[in-house]
Amino acid sequence: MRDRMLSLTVGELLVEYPYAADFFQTLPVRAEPSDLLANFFAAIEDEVLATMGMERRSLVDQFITFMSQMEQLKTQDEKVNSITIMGGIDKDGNGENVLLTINAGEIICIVGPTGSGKSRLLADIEWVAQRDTPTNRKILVNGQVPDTKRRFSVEHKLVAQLSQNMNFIMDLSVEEFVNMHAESRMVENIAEVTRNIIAKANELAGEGFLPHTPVTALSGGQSRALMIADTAYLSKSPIVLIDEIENAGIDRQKALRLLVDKQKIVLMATHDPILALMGDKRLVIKNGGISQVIPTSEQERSNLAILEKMDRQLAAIRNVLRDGGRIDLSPAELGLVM
Ligand SMILES: Nc1ncnc2c1ncn2[C@@H]1O[C@H](COP(=O)(O)OP(=O)(O)OP(=O)(O)O)[C@@H](O)[C@H]1O
Repeated sequence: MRDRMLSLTVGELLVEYPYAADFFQTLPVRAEPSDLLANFFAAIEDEVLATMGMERRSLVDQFITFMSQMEQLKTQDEKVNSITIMGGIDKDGNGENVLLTINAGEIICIVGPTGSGKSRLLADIEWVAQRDTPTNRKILVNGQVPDTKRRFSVEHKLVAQLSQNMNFIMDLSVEEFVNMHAESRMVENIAEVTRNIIAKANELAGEGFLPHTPVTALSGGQSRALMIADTAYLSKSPIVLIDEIENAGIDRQKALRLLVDKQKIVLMATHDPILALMGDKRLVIKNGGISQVIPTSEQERSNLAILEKMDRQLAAIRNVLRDGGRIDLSPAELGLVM
């Protein structure tokens, strides 16, 4: 951003970013529209800088910070209320006949056999496909094609991907890691946000961890929980794509609720029946195309409660076996639902 800004003229800058005028108004020197920004800053006399109590370098830094904060505010204003998937073609070229709008705060699950195209659909959304991927799908944001700046901006990503695992390469404590992340997101109340994220991650993770636990010492479930809490609180991306939350001992229902509470659009590809039924709707993918859009029914939701009970029983048995125990009891004695 810095190099690009400094290579513009003041006139070009003001056309593209009209709010930059506010910055120039605070300076005791006049900027001419034809001045190249780099030259304008270089030409400010030392005495003028002295009266401002500032070094040249930090004046330029202040300018860049001002611009990036304004850009960030601007993008936040353009809230994403919905995305729309306009159908393309399946692997045989047959039309999908789908027009689906997903609103903020909704969870959509993506189900289908291995290799059917679930990850491809997530990738189309991440790319905000415009009939330029193998599926020929088109994705709209708030009912419109997003402008190129929004589509390809790295700083203001529309989409956060929760990938399968989080590989920590630095040996920081959990608190240092979250703090660093909060700082880079320019949040104001860093200490409070950090405390919240760690508390939430602890709620989601089966076994707790402390702020001073090194991130490299977290278990799979704990690091997953930390990543979800971090995405919920710190990611400005309004759309969260999840390629399977593995059953690594985290409270998946709470995790999804946390993301949805933050008014994010959540799309999750999964092979897990419990996760598949947690969504408001599920998309069934067959041969590369969306073949059905099924809203989760009341009956399915009440069946979900039973599936969750079964899941807890299975988890209990898993723990018994893990601890070297035996389960040679009758199903009734084990308290199993039959
Ligand atoms: N409509 C389509 N047209 C052409 N190729 C497609 C289409 N949909 C998916 N594919 C391709 O099919 C392959 C398998 O798709 P993908 O990896 O998305 O499957 P998946 O359902 O996520 O599988 P898994 O459950 O194993 O993760 C990929 O190479 C993908 O690009």
